[in-house]
Amino acid sequence: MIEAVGLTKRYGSKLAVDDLSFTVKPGKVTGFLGPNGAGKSTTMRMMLGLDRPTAGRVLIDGKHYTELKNPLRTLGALVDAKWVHPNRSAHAHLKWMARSNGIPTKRVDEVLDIVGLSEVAHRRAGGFSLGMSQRLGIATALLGDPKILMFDEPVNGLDPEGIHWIRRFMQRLAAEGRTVLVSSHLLSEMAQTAEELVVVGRGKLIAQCSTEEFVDSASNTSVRVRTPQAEQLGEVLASNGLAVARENQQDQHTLLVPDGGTEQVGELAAKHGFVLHELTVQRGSLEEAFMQITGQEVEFSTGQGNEPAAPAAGDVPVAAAEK
Ligand SMILES: Nc1ncnc2c1ncn2[C@@H]1O[C@H](COP(=O)(O)OP(=O)(O)OP(=O)(O)O)[C@@H](O)[C@H]1O
Repeated sequence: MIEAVGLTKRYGSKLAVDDLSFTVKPGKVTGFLGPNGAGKSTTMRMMLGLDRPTAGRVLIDGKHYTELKNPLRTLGALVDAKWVHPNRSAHAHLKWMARSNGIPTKRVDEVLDIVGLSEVAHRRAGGFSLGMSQRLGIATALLGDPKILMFDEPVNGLDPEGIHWIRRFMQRLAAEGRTVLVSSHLLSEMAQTAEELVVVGRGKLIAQCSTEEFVDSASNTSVRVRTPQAEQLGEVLASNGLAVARENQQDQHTLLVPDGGTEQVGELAAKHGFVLHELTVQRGSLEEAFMQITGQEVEFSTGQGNEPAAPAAGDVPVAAAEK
């Protein structure tokens, strides 16, 4: 378990982390989200004892990082995948890390196997692709078989296969009962990976809840109904007190009912003998919810408002702010 209590970090006049309290529990992947400059990296650095809090504390299984006897056995972290001597092989790098942390070197082959790098174990890490480097970073985090894992932007720059692999892998680690905290800018990826969220803005906690609760609390859910008799159905729904909108001007057959349930819309349609070709719940996305909730919390706005960019099919990086 990771527990932050009143965690605060000031750099001169800049309050990077402001009285942050949250808990990351085992057994689930927890996403750590926030616009640029929200304080995620600073918080993660304090978890790893790389930065000292101005006030408050962050505890790793009840202890400060510097009090852990064998830190790698308690908390494994992927912070910078390229942090490897380029002329060292993956195997040599892991062996050196294992030795300097009192971990038996036989664990090196195990973790190389877990992350799928056994075949390239003796190649220079400097020649690794980004995906391979990420895997090596994850192997390093796993060396001490820690109960707690922390990944800072693990899927940045990876291709879809690499992203899929990391997602499945993090979920597996959580299913084994480990605590898994992961920060990412790729919100639709986070929506698929993280069951729980800790959301920060301007160093403060904005939300700690399940991903589903977060999305439901801030984005619009509506019923989408497609029928060749859209106009007549629309009249029936309206006369039953439901707000009805067309999905778009071109499509004459699809209606959106923001406050309705599928049961109510389906039963009214059946009662009046309308043929339905579709009756679905349309949920908002994590992007929509994130932009709505954190829109006011970006450090430097682009000046174009903080409304979401046009809905995209894939991942949308949170680019509403710049450092
Ligand atoms: N060493 C430092 N000295 C001064 N200010 C800093 C330092 N490190 C971070 N900051 C400032 O603290 C704030 C939080 O930065 P941090 O990097 O933790 O945010 P972040 O949420 O990780 O952002 P990003 O998503 O862009 O990486 C920012 O305003 C940043 O400019």
